Amino acid sequence: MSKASAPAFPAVEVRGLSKSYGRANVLTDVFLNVIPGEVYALTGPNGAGKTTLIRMLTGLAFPTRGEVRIMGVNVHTDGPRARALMGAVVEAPAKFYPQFTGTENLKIHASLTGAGVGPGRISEVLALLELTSMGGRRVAEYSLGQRQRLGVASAILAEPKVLILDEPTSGLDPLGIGLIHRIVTSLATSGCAVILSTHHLREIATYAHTVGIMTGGRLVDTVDLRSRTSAYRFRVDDPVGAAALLERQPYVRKATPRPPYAVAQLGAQANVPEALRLLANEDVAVYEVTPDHFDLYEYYRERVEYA
Ligand SMILES: Nc1ncnc2c1ncn2[C@@H]1O[C@H](COP(=O)(O)OP(=O)(O)OP(=O)(O)O)[C@@H](O)[C@H]1O
Repeated sequence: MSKASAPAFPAVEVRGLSKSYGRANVLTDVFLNVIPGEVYALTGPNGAGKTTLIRMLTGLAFPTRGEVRIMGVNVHTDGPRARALMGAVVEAPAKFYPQFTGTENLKIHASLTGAGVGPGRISEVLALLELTSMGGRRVAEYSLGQRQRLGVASAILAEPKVLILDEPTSGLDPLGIGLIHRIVTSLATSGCAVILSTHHLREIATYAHTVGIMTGGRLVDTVDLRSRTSAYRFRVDDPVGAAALLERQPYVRKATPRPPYAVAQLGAQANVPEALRLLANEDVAVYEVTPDHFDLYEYYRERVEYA
């Protein structure tokens, strides 16, 4: 997020969430916010607590301490109202009645949730998930990936304000993964807050806005990917001096020397010529300027290894 962006009302608010099973603490003091239109990815090694956290977010499990609010509604004290605002797939693939067709299952889901689902909506979500030709077939005949996609169809059926997905792309082929990316991105663009768990870091880096890294039941880091994408490295004769100069500019969020480069997080690509003019005016020789691609996988590896 930029320095100038206005604070938005959080769609998902997690405050001091902890969970113990007997003497084992599986979640410890987790705080996080997800705003409307944001895609928040939770990641971390096996057993880090992602599914436990997601189960708490959806009200499927109760915390030992702390609270979760969806659009301001407490999930654990006002469950039905909170659940009416969210769509979720937890423990994918979602459970369906195998003897009924995909369309029938979605009708059952719509009637159970009590949310208003218009007559054309079921065909619409089946088409979105590329399941139109499967809609009339019994779910027992669906492949794992098709059931996975039907799960996402049921989660978005009632046009939720918050979408919660536990490993939505596991078991999907590359085209299925691309499809889920497009759907998540388009929902977020229309204002839905999305929180999902994943192990696919390079894939998530292309469309998540924020990544929360969990280890040992704690949220150990939150990475704002939007600020990372506007970093540029300038190969210069004086990286320390250039970084100090850049750091003082209003359009530079942060600048650090990384010899032979000065690396600067700029507000936008449009600021590159301005930065070049500044360095030229101050007699800094610039040999090249390139985007400084953030490697989420490398960052994660270091963060988890040294957590
Ligand atoms: N019902 C339970 N009783 C006791 N311990 C549990 C229970 N459910 C989960 N745990 C423990 O909580 C920890 C976190 O599990 P969780 O499934 O949330 O991890 P995860 O990050 O989703 O892992 P993965 O990446 O393997 O899906 C694990 O050590 C697990 O053994």
